Amino acid sequence: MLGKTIPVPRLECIYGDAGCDYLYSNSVFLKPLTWTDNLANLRDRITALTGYKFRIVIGNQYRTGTDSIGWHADNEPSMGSNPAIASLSLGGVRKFQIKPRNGKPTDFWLEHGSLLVMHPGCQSTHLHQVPKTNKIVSTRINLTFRPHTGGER
Ligand SMILES: O=C(O)CCC(=O)C(=O)O
Ligand SMILES: [Fe+2]
Repeated sequence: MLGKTIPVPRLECIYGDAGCDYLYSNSVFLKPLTWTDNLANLRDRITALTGYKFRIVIGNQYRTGTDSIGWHADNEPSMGSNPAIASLSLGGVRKFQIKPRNGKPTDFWLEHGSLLVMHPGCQSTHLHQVPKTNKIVSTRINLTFRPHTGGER
C-alpha cells in the first residue's frame, strides 16, 4: 500500500536519475536520492566493464546474519523488460543463492569487491536470495545497479 511503512529485514536506500521512482512488491515505494560522485563513478566503471547502462542503484545493508532478502526476481515493470542487473558486494561475505524457478539453488559466496552480473532474461527464469545465517558475519553492503524506463534523461 502506498504511504504505508513496511519493515524489511535489512536497511535500504536508492540513488538514481531524477524521476526514476521504484515500486516493488506493489507496496514499497522508493524515491531516488541524487547520485553521489562515488556512486556515479562506480556506475560508469561497471557500465564500461559490462556494456550495460544503469539509471538507479539500490543499496542494501545486512547488519547481522538475521538481515536477509528472501527468494524473489527483480522484475518490476519500471526496469523495462529483461533488465541487466549488476550487483557489487562490499564488507562481510554472505551466501547468495540463485535457482531456476522450481529448480535447485546454486550457492555463491560474495566476497568484498565482487561483481555479480544477472544478464537479461535471468529475472524471468531464475529467483535469488540472501538467506539468514546463524554464523557470526560482519556487516555487508550490496549495491544493485539497474536500468529504469522513466524519469528525466
Ligand atoms: O544482497 C544481494 O546480494 C542481493 C540483493 C538483491 O537481490 C536485491 O536488492 O534485489
Ligand atoms: Fe534481487
